[in-house]
Order: sequence, then structure tokens, then C-alpha cells
Amino acid sequence: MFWREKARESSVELNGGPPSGQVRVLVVGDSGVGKTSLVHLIVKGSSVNRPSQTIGCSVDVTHITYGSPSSSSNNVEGDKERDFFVELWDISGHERYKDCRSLFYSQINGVIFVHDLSQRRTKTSLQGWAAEIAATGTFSAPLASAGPGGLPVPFIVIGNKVDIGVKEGMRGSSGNLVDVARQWVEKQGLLPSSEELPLTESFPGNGGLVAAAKESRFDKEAIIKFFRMLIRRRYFSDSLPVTSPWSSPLHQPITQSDEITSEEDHLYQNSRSVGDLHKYNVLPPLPAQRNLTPPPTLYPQQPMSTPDTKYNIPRFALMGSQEISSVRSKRYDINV
Ligand SMILES: Nc1nc2c(ncn2[C@@H]2O[C@H](COP(=O)(O)OP(=O)(O)OP(=O)(O)O)[C@@H](O)[C@H]2O)c(=O)[nH]1
Repeated sequence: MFWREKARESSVELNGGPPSGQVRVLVVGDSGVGKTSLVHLIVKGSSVNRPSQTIGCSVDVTHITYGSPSSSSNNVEGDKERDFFVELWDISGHERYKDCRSLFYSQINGVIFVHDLSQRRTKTSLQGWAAEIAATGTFSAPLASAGPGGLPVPFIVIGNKVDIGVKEGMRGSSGNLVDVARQWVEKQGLLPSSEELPLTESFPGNGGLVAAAKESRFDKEAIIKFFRMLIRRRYFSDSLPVTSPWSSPLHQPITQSDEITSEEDHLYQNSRSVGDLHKYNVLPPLPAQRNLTPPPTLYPQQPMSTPDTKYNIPRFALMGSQEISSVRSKRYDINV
């Protein structure tokens, strides 16, 4: 395995210094669901025309800010705005790499599960992905209670290809054999229309995001909040509650984060999807010191404390194609 730097921005404007740390996020799901397209969209802010099939794993790095821009650097609270790297490890979904992909499941802070809304089985298989990662991965800042498949870190689920996906409540054909079979059986009157063929839809399904990576549509706000939540858990969580995305969603009114302020927050204030929220539950924290060996950090972190923030994740808020203002990207490929 070797790393090949594919592109590097000439300069990275950071908030008064080098990044304060990094979090590692796996992006997993079956082959062809659009993981590479989504990562490209998150990092570059635009769609990619013809993504090539991922070989083993490719890693993109973006950076986001965390903290309050108005705080002075002398603030004893240490809540001034800081930059953090977010590593997005795009794992190939191809069967070819099934036996070796656990090589990449190292010191994970969070997971983005991706499925294809037009291929029902790609959602069903997320349970297997979760179990595989839980069984073979190592984790940074693990949660006290495990999620699906025993996964001990926060995750989000993204249903991609909403542009061609079967609309909720409609029974269209996705081209998937199981769905075709279901439709045929229903047409024969063999099953009541609400009856499901034996499909395991046990993966948490009520709190996911939807996206159309090909059309540059995704819930940028939710993704950024997810990243910030991971940063908070890893670097600021000694005395803070942490969140558990796999707990039962709480449907509460949207509350605006009073901790994090940035242009992005203002940009997306008006774009929230009201009434259809996925709310992270709050669980007791694990102190950052209890982490397993963290990923190699480029720069030492300063201990800081910040007030707690509860995150609301809109489930469905499609955004136009906008450049992610705080994104400075580097891309690395890993070949195995
Ligand atoms: N219609 C539609 N097609 C999409 C969308 N997102 C991605 N695709 C297409 O789906 C195909 C697979 O996309 P990738 O991003 O390479 O999928 P992947 O999950 O990274 O695939 P692997 O590398 O094999 O794991 C490509 O032809 C994309 O253009 C979408 O939102 N809508």
C-alpha cells in the first residue's frame, strides 16, 4: 500500500495557525452507490462527471473551523475558532477488496454510510458494513454504547441518487432483482401490497439524509455539523455529553447552535427543513483521554473547553451547488 498525493492546494488559509487536530471518517457502502461522488461534492463543492471506481480506498482531506470566531486568543475558555482536518476515507465497495479493506478501518472517529435509493439492497447491506467495521476496526473516542452491528462511533446514513430513487410511498422498479420480484408477486396478487418480501431493513432508517451527488445536491449543513460533532467528541468532550445517532430520533423544534458561529451557519440558517429532523440523542461522554491510540495528529492539541451544543440534523434539505467556503482540500489515493 502506498500513498500518492494527487493534488494539493498551493496555500491553505488557516485561522491563525496550523490545524489543531483531525478526525477520521469512513465513507462506506456498496459499489456504485455514489460514495466517491459524495466525497467529491463534500470536499470540492461540485459534482464529478465520471468518477472512476475506487481502488481499495482513496482519502480526501478537508478542513473545517470549530469554535467561536469572536473569541480572543487569550480567552481562558479556549473557544476561539480553530481549524481541524477531516479525513474522508472512501472505501471501495467492490467485492474484490472485501478481504483486505479492513486495513483501512483504523482509528475511526465516525462513519458515513451511503446507499442508493434506487437499489433497495444497498441499504439492507449497510448492516453488514457496520458489523464488519465494528468487528475489525479500531476507534478513536468511542461511545459508551454501541450502535448497529456493534459500531462504537457516531455515524450518519445518506440515501444517494434521490434523483432516480423510488419516491417514498411509491412502488417503482429500481432494476434490483428483489424489487422486480416484489412487483411481480404483488401484481399476481400473491402478497398484499404492503407486504414485504424478506428484506432486512433493520439498519436505522428513519434518520438518514438524502442526496443527489450527481446533481450537487446534499445537506451540507448536516454534514458539517456531523464533522463538528466528531471534533467536539474527540477534542472537547471531557465534560460534555456526546451524541448517539442510532438512538431513537427525538422530534424537537430546531435549535440553533449557539456554540458554533461561522459564515456557513448563517448561510444555512434559512435552509433548514422544519419538522423532519433527525435529532442526536445525548449520552454520557467518554473523556478524550480514554480514547484508543488516536490517529497521528499533525499538530499537538491544546486542551479546551466549550459549552455543549445539541445538534439537529435535518433529514431532507437539498442544497444547490455551492462552494464549501471553509473547505481546503488535499487528495490522496491509496493503492493496494
Ligand atoms: N443518477 C445518479 N447517479 C449518481 C449519483 N451519484 C453518483 N452517481 C453515479 O453512480 C456511479 C457510481 O458512482 P461512484 O461515486 O463512483 O460510486 P462509489 O460508491 O464510489 O463506487 P465504488 O468506487 O465502486 O465503491 C457513477 O456513474 C456516478 O456518476 C446521483 O446522485 N444520481
